[in-house]
Formats: sequence, C-alpha cells, structure tokens
Amino acid sequence: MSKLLKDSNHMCFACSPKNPIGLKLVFEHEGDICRASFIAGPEHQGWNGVMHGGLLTTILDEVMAQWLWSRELSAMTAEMTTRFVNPVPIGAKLTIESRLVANKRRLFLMEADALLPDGSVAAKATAKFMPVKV
Ligand SMILES: CCCCCCCCCCCCCC(=O)SCCNC(=O)CCNC(=O)[C@H](O)C(C)(C)COP(=O)(O)OP(=O)(O)OC[C@H]1O[C@@H](n2cnc3c(N)ncnc32)[C@H](O)[C@@H]1OP(=O)(O)O
Repeated sequence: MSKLLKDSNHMCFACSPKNPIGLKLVFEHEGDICRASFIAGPEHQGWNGVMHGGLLTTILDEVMAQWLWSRELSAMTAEMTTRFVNPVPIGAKLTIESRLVANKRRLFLMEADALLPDGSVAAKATAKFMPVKV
C-alpha cells in the first residue's frame, strides 16, 4: 500500500475530513460513474448569490481524480477545461459525476458534469490525467 494511502494526515482541500477549511467531499461509485454532491454556502460565492467558478472547477477536478484513485490509479491533472453552462445558485444541491472517456498511452481522458437539482447542466469539464508514483 502506498505511503499516501496510509497517510492519516492527508489534507486534501477537496476531500480530507481533517482539513478545517476543506470541502469534505464524499464519493460514491455506481458502475462507471463516480459521484459527489455539494451545496455552496455564502462563503463559496463569486458573483453575488452565485457559486465561484474556480471552486466549481476544483470539485469537477476532484471527482475525476477520485474516479481514478478509487481504482488504485494515482494520477495528477495535467490539463483541464471547464465550460460554465449555467450559474449555480448559493444553496442549490449540485450533483457532480465523472467518468473515464479513454486511456491513451499514459493519458487518462476524463469528463465530468455538475448538475443542478432539476437535472440541468451547470458545468462540464474534460481533463487529461497522467500517472504519478506515490
Ligand atoms: C489517505 C487518503 C489519500 C487520498 C488521495 C486522493 C488523491 C486524489 C487527489 C486529487 C487531487 C485533484 C487533482 C489535482 O489537483 S492534481 C494537482 C494539479 N496537477 C499537478 O500539479 C500536475 C503538475 N504536472 C506534473 O507533475 C507533470 O507535468 C505531469 C505528472 C502531469 C507529467 O509529467 P511527466 O514527467 O510524467 O511527463 P512528461 O512531461 O515527460 O510528458 C510525458 C508525455 O506526456 C505528454 N503530456 C504531458 N502533459 C500533457 C498534456 N496535458 N496533454 C497531452 N500530452 C501531455 C508529453 O508531451 C509527453 O509525451 P511524449 O513526448 O512522450 O510523446
């Protein structure tokens, strides 16, 4: 087992339950999907009443990374694009889902969607992840 896996002081901003200012995301896996949910509070806004896009990108990134991590694939984000489709209101429950699109040589091509409570798309991301030794 890797040192990182055993590290109980892991302080990932997005997923560690120990990070006092972290997002404390929790993940579930269903078939080929990794899923998390998040409700932005007033401290997470950019424009008044709207979740900050950088934070939304962080969550999309994390849910893609966790898809790989849950399969014991340690990989870092090498490139990522986010399309912000609709604003995310503060207090709305977001569902974020990721999946693998392709594995080309050393690159894992991933995609993720952030969905609003009515099922409409708030944001879509694509990313390339590259394996790293941990
Ligand atoms: C206890 C609980 C623990 C929980 C843990 C939770 C874990 C999850 C946490 C999740 C946290 C959230 C996630 C985060 O926040 S991850 C943090 C953000 N990401 C990083 O910090 C990554 C920084 N970058 C690097 O470290 C390196 O550049 C990497 C590792 C990515 C590659 O450096 P490496 O030295 O390995 O490779 P290379 O540069 O020799 O290139 C090799 C080949 O690849 C090609 N290439 C490179 N880039 C790209 C690209 N973008 N598109 C297409 N191709 C690309 C390149 O041309 C070359 O091709 P060729 O010339 O061979 O043909």
